[in-house]
Amino acid sequence: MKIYFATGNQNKVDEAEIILKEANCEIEQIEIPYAEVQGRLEEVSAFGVLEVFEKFNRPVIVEDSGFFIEKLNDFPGTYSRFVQETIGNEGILKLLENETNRNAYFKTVIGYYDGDNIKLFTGIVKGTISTEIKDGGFGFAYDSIFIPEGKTKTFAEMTTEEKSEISHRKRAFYELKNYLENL
Ligand SMILES: O=c1nc[nH]c2c1ncn2[C@H]1C[C@H](O)[C@@H](COP(=O)(O)OP(=O)(O)OP(=O)(O)O)O1
Ligand SMILES: [Mg+2]
Repeated sequence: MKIYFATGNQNKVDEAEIILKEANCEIEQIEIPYAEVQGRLEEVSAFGVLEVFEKFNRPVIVEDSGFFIEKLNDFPGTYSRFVQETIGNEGILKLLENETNRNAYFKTVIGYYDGDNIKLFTGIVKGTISTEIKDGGFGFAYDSIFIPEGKTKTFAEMTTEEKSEISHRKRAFYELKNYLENL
């Protein structure tokens, strides 16, 4: 089975390929841009996949993800990319300096559309924010400050395979795979 994935983020494609490898799903990245509406991840993915399908006319997925910090009322959420590009991980650690509540989670929402109905597949992984940047050379963006629950390493200290065993993206893509297998 081939899945066309409209994204500008190669890291997402790399992880999706690992996640779906044993399900003999082939991922093909397509670079069709779409507007990311101001709203929840679900809305970004639902509107985005519609826009991409209009241009591509074949079953396609988009994926919107975000990083949510409990102490900051779920900031940065859908603005995660802008916040990563502006204040970055240093800025996040500064906002949480001497803070004991370090709970956070990643959320991924995949939007799938084949011309019939839009389907959304969600994955969440909870964890905490480290007190310092811990980068083992893996991962991307917020990975070097996020420690998934039950682990001691940040996502950036785990190989992509290790991260893809438990990540938000893994959980969302598995839901997608199960749906596509029963189409
Ligand atoms: O596993 C992850 N580990 C760490 N950080 C992550 C992850 N997944 C998304 N992120 C960050 C990247 C971006 O700063 C924002 C999501 O923005 P998001 O719009 O979903 O991704 P993007 O703009 O990079 O690619 P796309 O072309 O698919 O929209 O949160
Ligand atoms: Mg984006």
